[in-house]
Amino acid sequence: MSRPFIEITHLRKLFGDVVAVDDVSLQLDEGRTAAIIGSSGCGKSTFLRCLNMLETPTSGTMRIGEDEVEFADGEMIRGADRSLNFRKSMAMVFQSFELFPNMNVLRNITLAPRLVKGMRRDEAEETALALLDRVGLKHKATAPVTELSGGQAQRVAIARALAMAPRVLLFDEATSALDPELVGEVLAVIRDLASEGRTLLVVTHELAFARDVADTLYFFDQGRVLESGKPEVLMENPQTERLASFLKRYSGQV
Ligand SMILES: Nc1ncnc2c1ncn2[C@@H]1O[C@H](COP(=O)(O)OP(=O)(O)OP(=O)(O)O)[C@@H](O)[C@H]1O
Repeated sequence: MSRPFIEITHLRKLFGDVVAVDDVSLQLDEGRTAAIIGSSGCGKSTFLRCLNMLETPTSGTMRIGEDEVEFADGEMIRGADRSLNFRKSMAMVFQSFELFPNMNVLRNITLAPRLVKGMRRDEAEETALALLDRVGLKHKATAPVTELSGGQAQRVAIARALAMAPRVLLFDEATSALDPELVGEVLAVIRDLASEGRTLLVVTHELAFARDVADTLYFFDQGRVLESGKPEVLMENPQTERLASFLKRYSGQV
């Protein structure tokens, strides 16, 4: 059997005495979606930030495709020559959008392709306009990002992530900062990406969405994966009291 596209093994991240991520292993095939759920502070964001190497893992291995990196004692001990490829495989969408406030929509999307990939301006703009069209915002290309609604800003952030042609998209609570009436438009875009066969890792509090869109669901608790498997199985038949009470607490939002 071929090995999975993404393989994370025994990942740990400590902040001093705080164990934020504790021996997490995760596998995901290309074109699939994994959703990560869990209470506030259970290590979901830190896990994604380790994957993206915004944080350096304390120990463990991470592989995407052929690019594998290994950490011990807070340092990379293997795969330094692969780490740039590894990092470039991923693009992240943040809870708070993180758009560049002093640029218009188009510039937000073309900046990285031009600077990092050396793409020509006309090519970068053509790609950006196509992506804006996909997220329903072509008409906002020249708008300052400060004039966008939260839902529009997040859709621009998704277009910006896609512009780097990543192999994997990471979503860190992409709808948590949005007014309830704007959540749906962003979830719809993520749903489309999943059904198009993109590889997605989605941290979310939207349980109904996670159930719908994810091939595999991971329930984090105190830095660990307490349960994982098919969303409908986990949600209908939680094996631990922790997941049962988490689902109960969040069921009002479903
Ligand atoms: N830079 C940091 N320095 C010290 N401790 C940190 C840092 N970042 C996260 N932590 C701690 O690591 C643990 C996990 O935090 P993390 O933000 O990953 O959780 P989370 O599940 O994403 O929470 P939320 O849903 O509230 O975003 C928490 O105890 C947090 O206080």
